[in-house]
Amino acid sequence: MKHPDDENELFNRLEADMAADRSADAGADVVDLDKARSARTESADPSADGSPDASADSQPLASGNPLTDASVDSEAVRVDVMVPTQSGPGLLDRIKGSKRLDVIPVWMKSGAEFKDAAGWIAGHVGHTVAFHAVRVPFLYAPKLVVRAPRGVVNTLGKVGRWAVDAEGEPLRQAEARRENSELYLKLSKQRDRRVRLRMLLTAVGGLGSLVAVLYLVYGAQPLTQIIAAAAAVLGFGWVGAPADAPLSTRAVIKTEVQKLTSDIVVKAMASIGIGQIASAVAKGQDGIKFAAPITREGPGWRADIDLPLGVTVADVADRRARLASGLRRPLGCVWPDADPNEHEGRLILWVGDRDLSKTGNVKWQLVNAARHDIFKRIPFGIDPRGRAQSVPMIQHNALIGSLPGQGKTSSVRVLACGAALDPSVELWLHENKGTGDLDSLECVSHRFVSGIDDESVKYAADSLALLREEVMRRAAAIKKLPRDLCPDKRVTRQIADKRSLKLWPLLAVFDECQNVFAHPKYGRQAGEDAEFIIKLGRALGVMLVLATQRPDKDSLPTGISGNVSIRFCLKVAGQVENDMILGTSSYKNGVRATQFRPEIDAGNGYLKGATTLPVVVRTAYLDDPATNAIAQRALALRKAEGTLSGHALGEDTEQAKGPSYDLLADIAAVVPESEERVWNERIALRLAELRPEVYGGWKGENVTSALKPHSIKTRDVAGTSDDGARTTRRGIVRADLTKTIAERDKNRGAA
Ligand SMILES: Nc1ncnc2c1ncn2[C@@H]1O[C@H](COP(=O)(O)OP(=O)(O)OP(=O)(O)O)[C@@H](O)[C@H]1O
Repeated sequence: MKHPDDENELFNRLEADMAADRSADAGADVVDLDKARSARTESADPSADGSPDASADSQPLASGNPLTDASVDSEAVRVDVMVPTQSGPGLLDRIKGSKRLDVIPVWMKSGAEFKDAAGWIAGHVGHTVAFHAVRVPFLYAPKLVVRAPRGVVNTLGKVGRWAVDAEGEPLRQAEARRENSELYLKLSKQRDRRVRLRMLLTAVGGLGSLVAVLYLVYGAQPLTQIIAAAAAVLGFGWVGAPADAPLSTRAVIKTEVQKLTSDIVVKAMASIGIGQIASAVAKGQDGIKFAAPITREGPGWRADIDLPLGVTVADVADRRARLASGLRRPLGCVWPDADPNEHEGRLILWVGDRDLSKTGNVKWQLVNAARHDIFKRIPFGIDPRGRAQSVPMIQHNALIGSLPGQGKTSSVRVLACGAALDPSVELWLHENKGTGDLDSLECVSHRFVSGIDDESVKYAADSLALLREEVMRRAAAIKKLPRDLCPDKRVTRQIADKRSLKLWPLLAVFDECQNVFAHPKYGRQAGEDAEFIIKLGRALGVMLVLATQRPDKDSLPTGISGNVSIRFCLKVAGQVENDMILGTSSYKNGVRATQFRPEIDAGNGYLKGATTLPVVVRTAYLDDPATNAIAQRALALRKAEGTLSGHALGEDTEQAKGPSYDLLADIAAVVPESEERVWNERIALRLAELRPEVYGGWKGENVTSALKPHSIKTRDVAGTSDDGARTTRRGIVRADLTKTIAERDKNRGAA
């Protein structure tokens, strides 16, 4: 195993420091031309990296350098000062910058992990006990009975040999053969003494045993007889067992996994087709450096590796299948990962004992929880290293995508159940596949639909229109809140709990949302509404969860895919779908959900936005009975707190009034053509007059943010205030408004 040698490094540094001092005294070194040329030739080695040093060859020579005159043959030579003038951070800085490892292992600090480990051990012991208990009457007892007579014979034989000192016989025979009469006589005398004593003891013991047996047979209580017989069968059966046939079989067979060693890793890394590593290994070097010893982490091995200069973790992630082959492990065991606290070339290679897809169903942490707080993260699943992964939901929108049957609905269920366990959350569930995957949660939903027909799609589109109105209502409501109650102008737990404000969290799920957004009649408006909600609803407690099996431009408007903050991508077919769900350039950066295997990897996907770096997660799995149980608990919570509403109460929830108001048209109506430029605060006042139920309480800022999704820019507009003063305030140009309306109408016409 290779480790960085700190002491050597320190020594080298000191030497470099001293050399630098010397060179400073003596002035700049004169560089030997031959050496410089040979260094240049060496750097032409194709295996050499393209580091800045190498490219320095082509740099112009520094004037005033003694080399300038010597290099008349115009060959470029190195101009670097040959000794470092600065030796990098000192010892103290390096100590300060070093990473401290945990004093107490994480599993001991985390209650959940500790409970998990303890539960696993208890399960293991329980299984072993049950396994053997079942076999005692049917297998172990009969075996002991059969082996007991042989055990009696073995025992008598051993006693007999002991009594006649059989173990000394070979020695005596050897001395007799060597005709060493003196030693032979000594040994014979010793044997006679021993045999006399042992015979006596054997006779006494035999007699005692006979008396005991006679007593047990004729005089003892039946219980004593049974115990004695059982003990005798157990004892003699045990002694009578052949050496190659143990009494019991193993309850658990350990899957022996080869230990991950540095040699295995070096060989595997050399085989994945990265030139720098392969050529270094061919020269007898390692190519990679180990930043820490290879250790056990969770159910696998972890190697912290520094890749060669210029090689990134994405380069390795691209070649994951080759790496798995090089390590001789299944693909689902090999997980190259970046270290967010280190440089781009630091690779954390985690090699699991078991394929992630063979982990079985991951238990959801909240499966038995009494309730949950939506302002905390919702447990989502585990990563390949077995660490729990969760998703923040409040102030976020989530987009989930994959090929059919890869686990979208299952992951949607986990998020919906997490929200359902908070009784303050209003749930709007739309499942536009029509298979009833979310039916269990209907009893707690404010709005609910399951279906693929036009009516169901319209219902979902109506929901988006209603949500858009709700976002606008909330924006005005939150604006009116006093600053001390709402300093950040966003919904907090405290605000959500004030029911009179009607600002409780609202989670709307649209499963198979492609059926809504790609609908010829309702799709376009639904897309615009969703985009509006995603952009403005976050801070106002309105969250969308969208799941699609068709992540393309028509079924998933770019305004949506570009603005969601949490992304979960299970198996997809290609780069385009990958980047639609995970964001532009994800594929290029090595975040590739194309690597998952169809069906085998159902439930495994890349989660982005919930952690610093994208992470592979196997989602927790909730089957129907588990989802039902959670829904019933959520229902009881809502009943107790009086938060059940809408569909769950059997009430006909309002249908969207359709475009009963149209913001752009309303603004056009209140800003006359003669008014080329107008302040937003004036628009707000006029809108409030026009439709107080929608725009009541609006200020200039509400107009600004409501116009943002329509790409109408707010700018400084000069004007005269009500008291006659000339001043500049935020406003719009009417021409921008009319242009946007014209474009929109044209697009609608085209649809
Ligand atoms: N987290 C998981 N753990 C284990 N198995 C899972 C997991 N998620 C999904 N599966 C398996 O994949 C199957 C399909 O899951 P699901 O219905 O969620 O897929 P989907 O992507 O929503 O499919 P469709 O696009 O057809 O609606 C499930 O029945 C289950 O067997």
